[in-house]
Amino acid sequence: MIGDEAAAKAWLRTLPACDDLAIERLERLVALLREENARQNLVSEASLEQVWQRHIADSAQLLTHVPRETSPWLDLGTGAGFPGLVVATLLPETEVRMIESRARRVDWLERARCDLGLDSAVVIGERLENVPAFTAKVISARAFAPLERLLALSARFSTSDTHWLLPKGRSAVQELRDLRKWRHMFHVEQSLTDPDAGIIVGTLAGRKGTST
Ligand SMILES: C[S@@+](CC[C@H](N)C(=O)[O-])C[C@H]1O[C@@H](n2cnc3c(N)ncnc32)[C@H](O)[C@@H]1O
Repeated sequence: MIGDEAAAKAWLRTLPACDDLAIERLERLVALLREENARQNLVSEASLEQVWQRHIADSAQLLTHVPRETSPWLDLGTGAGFPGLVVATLLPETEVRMIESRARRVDWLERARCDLGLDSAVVIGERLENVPAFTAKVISARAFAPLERLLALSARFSTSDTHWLLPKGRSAVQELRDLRKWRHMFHVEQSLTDPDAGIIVGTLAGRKGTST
């Protein structure tokens, strides 16, 4: 279990994708987030005390559940940048498409993306409901919506080859238990950053794509 800031940084170094440039960019992301959080409420002040554990490693752990091919990676409701900006930093060749509807957060995400030089990443400033469908290789969403609604809103971006990674905190097991459709396609993985949290992982096997 990643229990503190030092452990989070040490663990990040064990990821194949985490080279010196990635660490430099993550340090910069943390600095930018601290500055921006003074202007708008992106994350709680308390969580900033443990930003490497609570946000950076918490996002980066999703990479331990992805297939080899990750592009395009769709992150729903990226908000403060998690996990989208962390994924884009660690996988700079992957086209990470971050969907966010609130204008000030869209502006923050775009400024951070440019500052960090994440040229393959894209910020889509729209409500998810208004984004034309495309087929994503990976779909992630942290603290975006209850599972049933999340799947209803975003299944059109998925085929049977799409990997879903849904950090759900303490409600993971219960949300999956309550899911009526597709329940057997998913399972819960233990979070590495919180002993009480889970990540819902799976694919919608048998589902055909809607468009490219
Ligand atoms: C609770 S925040 C989580 C942000 C980030 N994923 C994180 O874990 O720090 C949820 C975000 O989803 C965005 N959001 C909610 N509904 C949305 C929708 N229908 N389309 C796009 N973004 C939406 C909100 O504006 C907000 O920034």
